[in-house]
Amino acid sequence: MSEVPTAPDAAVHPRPVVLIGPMAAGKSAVGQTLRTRHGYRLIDSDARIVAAQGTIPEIFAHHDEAHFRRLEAAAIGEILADPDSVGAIVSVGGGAPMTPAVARLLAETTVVYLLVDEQTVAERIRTEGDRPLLAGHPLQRWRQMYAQRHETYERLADLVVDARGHRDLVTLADEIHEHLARAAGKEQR
Ligand SMILES: Nc1ncnc2c1ncn2[C@@H]1O[C@H](COP(=O)(O)OP(=O)(O)O)[C@@H](O)[C@H]1O
Ligand SMILES: O=C(O)C1=C[C@@H](OP(=O)(O)O)[C@@H](O)[C@H](O)C1
Ligand SMILES: [Mg+2]
Repeated sequence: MSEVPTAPDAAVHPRPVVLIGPMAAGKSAVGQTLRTRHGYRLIDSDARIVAAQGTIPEIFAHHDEAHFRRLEAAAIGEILADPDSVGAIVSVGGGAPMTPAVARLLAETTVVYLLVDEQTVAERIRTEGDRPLLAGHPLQRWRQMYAQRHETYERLADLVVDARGHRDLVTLADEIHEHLARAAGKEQR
């Protein structure tokens, strides 16, 4: 049986912890590492949308971006309102914080920003993969979106984790876990 253990090591953080940052920063991958290594419950808003609506390329092929943003905002709203999300790690898509309703929700919870630069993501986004907004010229599109978004990421962040230069997933997950454990300890005092 390959059940995920009930996380003796997970910091019981009093609120959901949302991972934000640009496409290919590692939000989903770091979230998985926090789950497997430290036992956090992980909720990925894109995975939830895909389970209900089909793949992200399919959604963008049949609808416009505004439609995707409504689905995304609804999914994140549901996740953050669920009492079971307390202490969970929530990874969201790179564009989610740009929706004002989502930004308002993020201002009320704990937000971890994975900071990367284009050198770090270049190889990861050599092709658009399942990210339709990178179609055509992935690195150029990524750069444009980063320029439009990074101030919002910075404004919402409670913790900025430097994920530049290929720092490994375990190191990043451990850094986040240690921060959350410390913050949870302070809340209990
Ligand atoms: N620090 C890292 N070290 C090695 N590979 C990484 C790292 N961060 C992300 N990746 C890889 O890069 C790709 C994009 O990461 P992903 O977690 O999907 O990014 P995001 O969810 O932020 O868009 C995945 O294949 C992932 O495994
Ligand atoms: O930045 C964006 O606008 C998007 C990021 C993607 O998620 P990741 O950041 O996990 O790649 C996904 O939500 C969609 O393709 C749009
Ligand atoms: Mg992701």
